[in-house]
Amino acid sequence: MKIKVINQSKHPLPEYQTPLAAGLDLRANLEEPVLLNPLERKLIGTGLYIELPAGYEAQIRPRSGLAYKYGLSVLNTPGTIDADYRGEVKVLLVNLSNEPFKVEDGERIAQMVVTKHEQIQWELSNELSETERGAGGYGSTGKS
Ligand SMILES: O=c1ccn([C@H]2C[C@H](O)[C@@H](COP(=O)(O)OP(=O)(O)OP(=O)(O)O)O2)c(=O)[nH]1
Ligand SMILES: [Mg+2]
Repeated sequence: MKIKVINQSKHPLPEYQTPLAAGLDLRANLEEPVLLNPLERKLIGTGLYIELPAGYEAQIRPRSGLAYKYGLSVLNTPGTIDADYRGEVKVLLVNLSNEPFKVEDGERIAQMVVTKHEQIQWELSNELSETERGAGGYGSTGKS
């Protein structure tokens, strides 16, 4: 897959940290550290520009360690990178803790999962097929 990098020498390309990992960790590309105060959100650049093949998307997801230890999440998770997007891949970080969090340059702040997807075409219809579930939802099947 094609990737264009700003400051290529600065950070390694996003990597799978283990052989069967689904997510490539994304690093913050910053000129100086960024402070996220409690409940503050900021778009953090990665310095990466990617060209996904047609029929693929990339999802930007939080790292569970940062979420657990620091209350740090990705506000729009899972963020969607469209295959025709040519801008910089950015991460919308949000600090859901009571403490400020400092994002350092090169820190692995989120992960990106690349997946195949379909594009559907609508077929207008007055009737939908019947199912056991029907319109049930929001806990309709109970707890246990
Ligand atoms: O976490 C994200 C989410 C999106 N994007 C980029 C890639 C994506 O293809 C584009 C548009 O994202 P989205 O469709 O989620 O945003 P929108 O608010 O619907 O904007 P647009 O009107 O540009 O589609 O922004 C990112 O870099 N990071
Ligand atoms: Mg959109």
